[in-house]
Amino acid sequence: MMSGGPSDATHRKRRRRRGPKGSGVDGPSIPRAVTTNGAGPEEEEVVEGKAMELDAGMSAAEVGGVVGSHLSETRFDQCPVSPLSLKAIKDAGYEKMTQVQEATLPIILQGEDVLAKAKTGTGKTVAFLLPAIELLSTLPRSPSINLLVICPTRELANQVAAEARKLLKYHRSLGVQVVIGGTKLPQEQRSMQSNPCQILVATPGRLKDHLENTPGFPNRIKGVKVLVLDEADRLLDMGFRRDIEKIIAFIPKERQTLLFSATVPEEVRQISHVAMKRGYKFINTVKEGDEETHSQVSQMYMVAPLDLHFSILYNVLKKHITEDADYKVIVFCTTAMVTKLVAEVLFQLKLNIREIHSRKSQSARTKVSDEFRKSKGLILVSSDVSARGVDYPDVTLVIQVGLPADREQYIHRLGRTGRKGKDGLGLLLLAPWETYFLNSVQDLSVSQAVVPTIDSSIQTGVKDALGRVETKSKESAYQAWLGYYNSNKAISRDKSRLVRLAEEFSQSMGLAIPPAIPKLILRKMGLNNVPGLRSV
Ligand SMILES: Nc1ncnc2c1ncn2[C@@H]1O[C@H](COP(=O)(O)OP(=O)(O)OP(=O)(O)O)[C@@H](O)[C@H]1O
Repeated sequence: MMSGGPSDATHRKRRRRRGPKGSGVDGPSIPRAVTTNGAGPEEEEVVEGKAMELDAGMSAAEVGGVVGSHLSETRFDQCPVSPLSLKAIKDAGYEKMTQVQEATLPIILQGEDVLAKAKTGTGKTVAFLLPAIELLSTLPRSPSINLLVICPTRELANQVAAEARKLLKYHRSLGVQVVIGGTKLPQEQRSMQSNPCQILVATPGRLKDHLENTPGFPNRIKGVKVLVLDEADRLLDMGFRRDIEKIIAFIPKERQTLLFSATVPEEVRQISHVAMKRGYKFINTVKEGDEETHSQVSQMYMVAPLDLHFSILYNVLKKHITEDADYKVIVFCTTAMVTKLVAEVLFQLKLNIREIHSRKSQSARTKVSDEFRKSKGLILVSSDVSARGVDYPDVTLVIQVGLPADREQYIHRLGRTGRKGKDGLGLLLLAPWETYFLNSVQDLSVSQAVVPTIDSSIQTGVKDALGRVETKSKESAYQAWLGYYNSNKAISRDKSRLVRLAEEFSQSMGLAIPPAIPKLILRKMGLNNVPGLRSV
């Protein structure tokens, strides 16, 4: 077991394990479950035992275990958990606790604020729900909300609520409700009034709506005893931070706060006081020197000019489908409209695809998400709405096309495969000018794969498919692509280069000239009067 005082975690030299970059795994095939870091399991440090909880605040508690195993040796029935919860846990098929559950349960039950970091797919949801439910079950019945869970996406909120319902199976006096954007506010208001639940799972925007527009809601939320920020780093980054601060202002200070994520960058530790008491515990179940990604997931990257990306994507998918009849793939794209375009191209290529992103109606998103959860033999083309938290079992391959927003997003997207200790594959497809991103993941075992030879039938197939996709979709994708890369500091610094790259993207869709963009949008992007861009 490793231990250390406050400075230990930061000062101890990290044992970086680099992949054999440029090893050039041959052909388009992505080898399955290969340990790409060159370190055999015998080189891993096997750390026995339970979590060691250290100092408050900036300290780290680290636990380890058998490599690749997300489960601990502790059974739920060995813990101080109520018989009602135990019965539900048994029905759910859980017997042993995962590492993060074992590490955090006693500390949360003691009433501490906890910031917890644990790899993707290792049961963080149960880790915060179970002790919170234990606490709630001791409270007198009231119409107050006692547990508030905030999630960055609607899919994740629905999933957290589903897990809560499993655990509440025998707690007849406790209920859960979800409030998310994209659904009818009055409907949510009515159901809250007719059946006030003690547990509320919400996305930030909709929660703010209720605080401002639902009579009695601010009072109900004053009953919050436990606040959970799921995917804490995402919720505390600049995109959500102001909403979260506003929401927290409505919640009593005397509460317990739990922040969970697979990634906790240093900045998040520094600003976690936004939500947590001084003296909170930081529980890190990713042991020192270990990677934040799973060793049983093979990570590859491929570098090729943009005009080959559709063909490479098609080629890799076809090969994967041939090799694995139970294939289940997620293709992540940079923006909603680029996602739509890629989905349309792959659909034209007769692949079995579904599409999910923020421009789809919530009912369509829920339908696709439910279908993908249950299915095999399916490819989900997705924007970052599926990047975090969503638990689709048995995903065989995750492909990321173009730059991920940052290192954290790369890790979370990859984490849709290799869940619960299973094998998985990841491929990052970059253009040559995007390879600077690899610096930010150099401590992860990401190996270079050789670009496959694209035969003429693939090329022709892709060209024909692109020809059948509506021009409107291409125009929207071009505009979205430009917006996405323009918001990337490293790329937007040189505007004429940005315009050139956008033109390459436009050509890769088979367009002879880049589409014109409404003046207002160009102005919003700060790109008006940039030579090479056409406006309408
Ligand atoms: N003790 C357990 N034993 C077996 N399965 C479990 C256990 N706890 C949770 N699970 C299951 O493990 C899966 C992954 O859990 P969960 O989605 O909470 O992971 P996560 O760590 O939050 O992942 P992410 O970082 O991607 O959000 C779920 O299907 C969940 O039902």
